[in-house]
Amino acid sequence: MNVLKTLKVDAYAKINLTLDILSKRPDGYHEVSMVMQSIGLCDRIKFSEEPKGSGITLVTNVPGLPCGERNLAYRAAKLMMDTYHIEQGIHMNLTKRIPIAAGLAGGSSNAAAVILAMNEMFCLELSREELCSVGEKIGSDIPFCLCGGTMLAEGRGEKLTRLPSMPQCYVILAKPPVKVSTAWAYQNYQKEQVKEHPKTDEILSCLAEKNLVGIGKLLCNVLESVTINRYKEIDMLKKLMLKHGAMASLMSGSGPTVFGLTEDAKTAEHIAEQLRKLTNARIFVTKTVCGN
Ligand SMILES: C[C@@](CO)(OP(=O)(O)O)[C@H](O)COP(=O)(O)OP(=O)(O)OC[C@H]1O[C@@H](n2ccc(N)nc2=O)[C@H](O)[C@@H]1O
Ligand SMILES: Nc1ncnc2c1ncn2[C@@H]1O[C@H](COP(=O)(O)OP(=O)(O)O)[C@@H](O)[C@H]1O
Repeated sequence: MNVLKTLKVDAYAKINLTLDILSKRPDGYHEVSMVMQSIGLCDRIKFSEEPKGSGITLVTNVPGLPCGERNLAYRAAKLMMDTYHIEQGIHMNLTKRIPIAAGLAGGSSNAAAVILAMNEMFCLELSREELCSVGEKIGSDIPFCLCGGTMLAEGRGEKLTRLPSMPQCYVILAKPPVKVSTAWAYQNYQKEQVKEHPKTDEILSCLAEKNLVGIGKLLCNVLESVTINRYKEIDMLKKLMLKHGAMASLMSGSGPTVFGLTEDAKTAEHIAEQLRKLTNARIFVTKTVCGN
C-alpha cells in the first residue's frame, strides 16, 4: 500500500541590505546589484500528497489572496508538476505571517518553499541549479529564496554569489498600511533622482570582517527614491527607528516595509514598543537567519 506523504515547510522573508540599479535591460527588467539577507519572519506551508489526477488545491488564512494561478505558490506547484511530469495531486495549506506586497519577498519565498517541498515529496533529487532554473521562470527573487542566508544578487536578481553570513542581529520591521507593487517601483525609477548608490565592495568587506556597525553604515537602497517620494511615512519610520536606538535603518526592496537593526533584544523590543505606540504600522521583531 502507498502511504500519501505530508510535509511542513517554513518560508522565510528577506530584507535588502543594499539595492542598486545599474541599467534598464532590453527585456524590460533592470540590471541590479543587491545584498540580500534572510530573516526569521516566516510563512508556514503544510503539504499533503493527494491521489493521482487530483491536481493542485491551495487554502490560505488571508481572505482575498488568490488561491489559483495568480498565487505564486500555486504557480510554482503547477510548473513543477508540468516540468517533471508529476501525476499525483498536492494540497497546500498556507499560513501567511509575512505582510503582502511589502518588499519582503513573501510570495517569492512561498514559491521557493513549494519547489523545495515538491523536490523532497516526489523524490525528484534535483540539484540547486535545476530548482533555481524553475524558480527564476516565476520571479527574479525566487532563486535567492531557494538558497537563503546572505547573498549578492545580480542580473535581474537570479545570479547569486554566497557571502559570509551577516553577524546575527535583531531586525525590527515596520510595515505601513500601504501596498507597493514591485513593477510600479521599477517603472518609476529615475536615476537622476538618486542621491546615493550602495558601496557594494565596502559592504562585502564589512561582511567578511563580521563588522555589523560597518554594515549598518552602508545600508542603501536606490528604490527609496521612488517609494519614499510617494509614501512620506516611510521616511518618518526610518527616523523613528534611529531615534529610538536602531544602529541603522532602511526600506526593504520596493517597500514599503522599513527595517532597523540592533545588536540586542532589549533595544529591539524597546523600538518595537515605541513604534506600536506612535505609528499605525504593523511591527515585528525578528532576527537574521542563515541559508540552506
Ligand atoms: C525589488 C525586489 C528586491 O529584492 O524585491 P521586492 O520589493 O519585490 O520584495 C526584487 O528585485 C523584485 O523581485 P520579484 O518580486 O521576484 O520581481 P519579479 O516578479 O521578477 O518582477 C516583477 C516586476 O518588477 C520589475 N523588475 C523586477 C526585477 C528586476 N530586476 N527588474 C525589474 O524591472 C519588472 O517590471 C517585473 O515585471
Ligand atoms: N503566496 C503569495 N503570498 C503573497 N503574495 C502573493 C502570493 N501569491 C501571489 N501574490 C501576489 O504577489 C504580489 C507581491 O506580493 P509579495 O511577494 O508579498 O510582495 P513583494 O514582491 O513586495 O515582496 C501581491 O500583489 C500578491 O497579491
